[in-house]
Amino acid sequence: MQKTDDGQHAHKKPPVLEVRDLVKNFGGLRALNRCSLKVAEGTITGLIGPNGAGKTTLFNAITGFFQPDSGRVLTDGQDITSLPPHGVFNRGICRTFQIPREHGTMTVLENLMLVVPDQAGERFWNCWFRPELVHRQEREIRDRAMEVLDFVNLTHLADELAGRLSGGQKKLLELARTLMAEPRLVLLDEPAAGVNRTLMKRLSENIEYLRRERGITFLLIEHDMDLVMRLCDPVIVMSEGRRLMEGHPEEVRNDPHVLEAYLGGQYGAA
Ligand SMILES: Nc1ncnc2c1ncn2[C@@H]1O[C@H](COP(=O)(O)OP(=O)(O)OP(=O)(O)O)[C@@H](O)[C@H]1O
Repeated sequence: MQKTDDGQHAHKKPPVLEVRDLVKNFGGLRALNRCSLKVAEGTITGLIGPNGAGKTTLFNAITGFFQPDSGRVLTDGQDITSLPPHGVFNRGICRTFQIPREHGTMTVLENLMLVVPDQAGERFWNCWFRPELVHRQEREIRDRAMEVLDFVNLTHLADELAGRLSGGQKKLLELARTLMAEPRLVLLDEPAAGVNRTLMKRLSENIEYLRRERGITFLLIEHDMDLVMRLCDPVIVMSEGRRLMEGHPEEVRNDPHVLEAYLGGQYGAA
């Protein structure tokens, strides 16, 4: 228990995300091996580790894409382990994928407008009986989508088919899609992969801005160590399905166990 300014005891706020003893097996392979970690509100937490350490599997277990074999996932102290992906999304936890999942035959703007849950237009009786409500909501969603596009500098591509964007632009679109949902926690899977330096700079500035100005918390998997060292604090290192260590970027960089984990996995950390 923490003491408040007036000397009263107050309960410590639970972390925005907590993973307790998660286990996930794929046949004989244990991808998550009693993995436990916490993500504090308002941080940009980095998640690094050699290939196959279980990072993406952890994201899948947190966001309801895989059910873990055991263990728990909590947000603000509440159990969300058995929620399906849309249930986790409705709790304000959004994610992007290593390989962007845009709808290639729809425009950039339409991709964003799709994200908002519970659109009145989706219920067919609203279209028949309350068309003015549907139109108003659609206008509001469109305005919001244009604002988000402006934020990620994709306004000039609003009417372009999403499938025609460059790799870096698709990553920005992924971030934009999460922002449409007004998330509390965003999980980013390798945001820098395949992104050129200029777009990468913009992406990391956007992430920093969203944390500072909107209080959004980020957990991001990344192999680009320059980016992790610049953007993330703390950094959590995963190895063989569990948390190996956690610390400030400098601590992690200089920890011999981390180097060993990477060399053991035959991949360099940089
Ligand atoms: N759907 C699946 N079916 C079978 N095995 C899987 C599946 N998903 C992941 N694995 C295995 O689980 C282990 C952890 O994989 P995961 O993708 O989570 O690692 P990672 O740390 O994200 O790696 P990378 O940095 O290469 O993306 C790997 O051995 C992988 O082959």
